Amino acid sequence: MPSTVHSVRKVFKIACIPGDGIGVDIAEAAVQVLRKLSERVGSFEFDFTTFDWSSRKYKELGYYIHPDGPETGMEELKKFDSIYFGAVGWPDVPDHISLWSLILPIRSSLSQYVNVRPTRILRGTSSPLSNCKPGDLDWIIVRENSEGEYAGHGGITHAHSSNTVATEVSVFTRVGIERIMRFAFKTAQSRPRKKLTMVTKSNAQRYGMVLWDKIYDEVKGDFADVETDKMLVDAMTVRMVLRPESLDTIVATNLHADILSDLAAALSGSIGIAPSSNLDPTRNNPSMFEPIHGSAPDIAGKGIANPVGAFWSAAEMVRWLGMENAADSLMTCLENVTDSGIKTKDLGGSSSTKEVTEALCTEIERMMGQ
Ligand SMILES: NC(=O)c1ccc[n+]([C@@H]2O[C@H](COP(=O)([O-])OP(=O)(O)OC[C@H]3O[C@@H](n4cnc5c(N)ncnc54)[C@H](O)[C@@H]3O)[C@@H](O)[C@H]2O)c1
Ligand SMILES: O=C(O)C[C@@H](O)C(=O)O
Ligand SMILES: [K+]
Ligand SMILES: [Mn+2]
Repeated sequence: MPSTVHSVRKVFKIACIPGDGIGVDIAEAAVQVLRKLSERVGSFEFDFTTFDWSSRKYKELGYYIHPDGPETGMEELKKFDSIYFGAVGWPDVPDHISLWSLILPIRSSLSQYVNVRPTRILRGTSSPLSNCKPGDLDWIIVRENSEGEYAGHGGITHAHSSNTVATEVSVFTRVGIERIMRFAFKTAQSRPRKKLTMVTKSNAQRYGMVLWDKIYDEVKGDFADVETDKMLVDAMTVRMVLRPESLDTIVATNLHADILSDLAAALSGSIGIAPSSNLDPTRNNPSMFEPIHGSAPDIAGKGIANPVGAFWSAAEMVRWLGMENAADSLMTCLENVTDSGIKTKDLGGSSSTKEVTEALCTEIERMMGQ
């Protein structure tokens, strides 16, 4: 009798946190695409658990992440292979409350100390820079994701007097700087151009940023094959606009990279295309994948949010989980869709979120037919 071979499909447990506004639309779209991808590839599947941690729930319950019970929400997240995140923030909750109650605690509690933010001009899209050709803008911004300006140190006193004092203290540590520098150098080394630009502001900020520069200089010695240069952050914005082709991998602090990555996305066509990976490179904790944009209250509920950054983030999650080929195929299908002109308004098209999502699912079926 011939023996029956049962192929074992690897199951990945994914926590999905859609959040607020267009985060909900694009997370739903990403789940649909990830399901289609796994169905066509056949060797893995995703087991999604959705967490309704949102500003609406906060207004109702007083918290974003479930704070008590036998297991807190944060402990629950640790059981997953990955986290897929939409966006957080809604006008009826102060932005610092929503950020510091949901996304920032996840990044820090799960040691996601790296935030990788690639951007490039996808096929069928164009840069607002008139003489920037597709190959001219292909960057990876490595954002420090655990300390710096986001350390959370500070306070306010005399709040109800005319002498109010507030501090917002940046914290830079040797450990924190060295690990992000090493990650950035390795990223640069893995790319064809082997080129790293380090962004700083050590002319005006004379302690934290000087330590940042010093550790960069030390780490550089271990990566002799990587070409390097150093930019003050203000001049960096000029270089990104006027000489995009001169850049490849970029490392910057939490706040600098937050700002530069929105600019990078806009220069490559739209804030709606750019992905981000919040990584714990030790793999002791799940990493988290989300587009760089926010909840976009101005277009929420209209069905026109660009889901491309969400799909690219999904591809990066698939890559992090070890399925490189599936991630590459997803990106090829995504660019086939943008190339065919099926794009949302922000990219100059007229398609809805749903139409782009359906087109990508159809393209996955066509390209990856079994
Ligand atoms: N990681 C996150 O969850 C995250 C990131 C950024 C902002 N936020 C929060 O989101 C809220 C809104 O912030 P904001 O307005 O500064 O930034 P935003 O990224 O939400 O929106 C900025 C502009 O870009 C447009 N835009 C953003 N994403 C788009 C998409 N996918 N398709 C088409 N257009 C898109 C918006 O319509 C808006 O005009 C705030 O509460 C903020 O704190 C959260
Ligand atoms: O400041 C942040 O990190 C929140 C948001 O702007 C982001 O880029 O994720
Ligand atoms: K987001
Ligand atoms: Mn941002």
